Amino acid sequence: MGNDRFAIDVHQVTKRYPGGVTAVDGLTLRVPQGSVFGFLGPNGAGKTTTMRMLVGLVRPTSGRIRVLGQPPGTPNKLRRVGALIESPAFYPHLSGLDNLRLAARYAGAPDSAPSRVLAEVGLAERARSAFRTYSLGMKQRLGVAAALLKEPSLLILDEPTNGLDPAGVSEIRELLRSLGRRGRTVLLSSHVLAEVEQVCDRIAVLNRGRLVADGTADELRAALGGGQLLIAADPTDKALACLRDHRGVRAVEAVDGTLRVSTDPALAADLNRTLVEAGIDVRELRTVRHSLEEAFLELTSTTGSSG
Ligand SMILES: Nc1ncnc2c1ncn2[C@@H]1O[C@H](COP(=O)(O)OP(=O)(O)OP(=O)(O)O)[C@@H](O)[C@H]1O
Repeated sequence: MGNDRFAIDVHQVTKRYPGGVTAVDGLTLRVPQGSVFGFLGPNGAGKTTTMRMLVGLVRPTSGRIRVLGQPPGTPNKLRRVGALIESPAFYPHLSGLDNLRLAARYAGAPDSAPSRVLAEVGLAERARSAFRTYSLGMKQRLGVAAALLKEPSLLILDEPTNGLDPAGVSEIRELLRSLGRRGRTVLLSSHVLAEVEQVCDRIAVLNRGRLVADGTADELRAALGGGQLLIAADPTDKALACLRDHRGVRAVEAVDGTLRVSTDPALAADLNRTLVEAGIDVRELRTVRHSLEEAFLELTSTTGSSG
């Protein structure tokens, strides 16, 4: 069932840690070859766990994973996967170049690799400075450089902009764009929508271990960002059923006695008329337009006391 169009193919994967936390819950995800794919979700959503499963550091409790057509951790394929998952350990007193020389030896990469990747991440000029003198953004770029040593066709980066100031963030963003332009597949996680929106071809949104949305930024915007109508009507049940049947309504749910209707806000008058004609009393009708950011926050705001 392996499909070569997908660099990553995750099917119905669940990861339950000993102790009972379900970090990933029935996740199905396909990352097309050559795409820059954003893996978006708040802290604790299960992004790191998923990435660790992709490189074989953690075993799924159930489900099936293929990375470059093989189960995770298959040695000859592992050579083609570069990952930056936990902050890599570099020696503070060694230069960036010397750190990468050590890493290259460890990874079995050629002697020419360190200079090549330093140029690729824009650190050539600081190659001989001690790691401890690097800015956070430069440290992070060195981490990406280390992941590039084996000339991977798939690059997996966990929150590469975490903790960076805006200048650092835009440096990494530029770097990711340029990596994507070279035909590699990049899977990038972040909890900041704006970041993935600007560099990624596709975005998957994860919340509490589950996939809650998946598509291009435009598709997500169309699916989520259009807007909502908030309607208070009596009787609520009847209004709910009536709205559900309306062709312009994508989804409707009752929250604390108010109906949240996902629809084009331009349909407000039409929906109002439909309800009134069905003998329903409309007490309030309000339009809420969502930015993609708001839609993302709403999608990922569901918290609960139990998993
Ligand atoms: N080794 C572990 N043992 C037990 N629970 C774990 C372990 N690693 C992660 N978890 C739990 O699994 C859930 C998902 O964590 P994970 O690190 O995968 O999320 P994340 O989306 O990467 O979040 P963050 O952005 O905070 O890293 C969390 O509730 C976390 O506490």
